[in-house]
Amino acid sequence: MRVAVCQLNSREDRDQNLRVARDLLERAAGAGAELAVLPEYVDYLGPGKTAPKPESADGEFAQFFGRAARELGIWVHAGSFHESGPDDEHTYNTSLVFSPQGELTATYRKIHLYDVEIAGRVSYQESRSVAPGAETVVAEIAGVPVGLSICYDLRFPELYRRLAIAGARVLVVPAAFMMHTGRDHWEVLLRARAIENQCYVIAAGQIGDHEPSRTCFGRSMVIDPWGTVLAQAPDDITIATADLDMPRLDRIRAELPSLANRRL
Ligand SMILES: NC(=O)CCC(=O)C(=O)O
Repeated sequence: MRVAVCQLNSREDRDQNLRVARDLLERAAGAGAELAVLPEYVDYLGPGKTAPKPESADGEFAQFFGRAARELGIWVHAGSFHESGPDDEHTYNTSLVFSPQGELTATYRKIHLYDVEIAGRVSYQESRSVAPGAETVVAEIAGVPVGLSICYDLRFPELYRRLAIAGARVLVVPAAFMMHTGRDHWEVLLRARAIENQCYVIAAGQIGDHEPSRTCFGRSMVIDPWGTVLAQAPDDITIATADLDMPRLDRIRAELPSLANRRL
């Protein structure tokens, strides 16, 4: 199964963000990818005060990516978008997955919200405007069980262990990881999740400056269950592809059965 990570620099112009996403999906399909994964907040990454009105999970955003999946004949994981939330003050940060027929086959709402204060570096309170999701999701993509997560979720290994126990063989991480934390933590955390859960990891990130206080790390990557980085995007708006080898995953799980040997 060939997969592509699509690395974007979403900003305030929603239509332009979607145009670039569509262009990258076309490149992914042209490169033979069966599944293309976009980053967190494909629709908008700009100041809160100019954010577009959130929409429902069957609104324009969903229709746009359902149509792209159908026209290109590939599975599309549409990163995440601002979904209407439980009240007027809060949205959900939501991922949608579309089949090559354009059907919405899975929905996941980010569980762990990015509330951090790193003096002089990062000040972010996601829970002020976003409500947390409550459900873990393993989606069937091209016959493969795929565990869904979003960005800051990456720091919570218990989520991924739960996904692996539920049968996930691939873990997907659309992200807008900060430059300040990304340069030290992004690859280490992704490789750890791959190794400890003996899963492929597909991680698509936002890259570059989005607003005065936010620069994203990029370095979208695909990692195998041994922890080897199979593909990494350069610091640009682009794609990277890799082939997932499921018999190799079975061999790793059989030879080093740490998932089967767990006692807790
Ligand atoms: N959008 C996010 O969840 C950011 C997470 C991040 O940068 C981190 O260090 O964790």
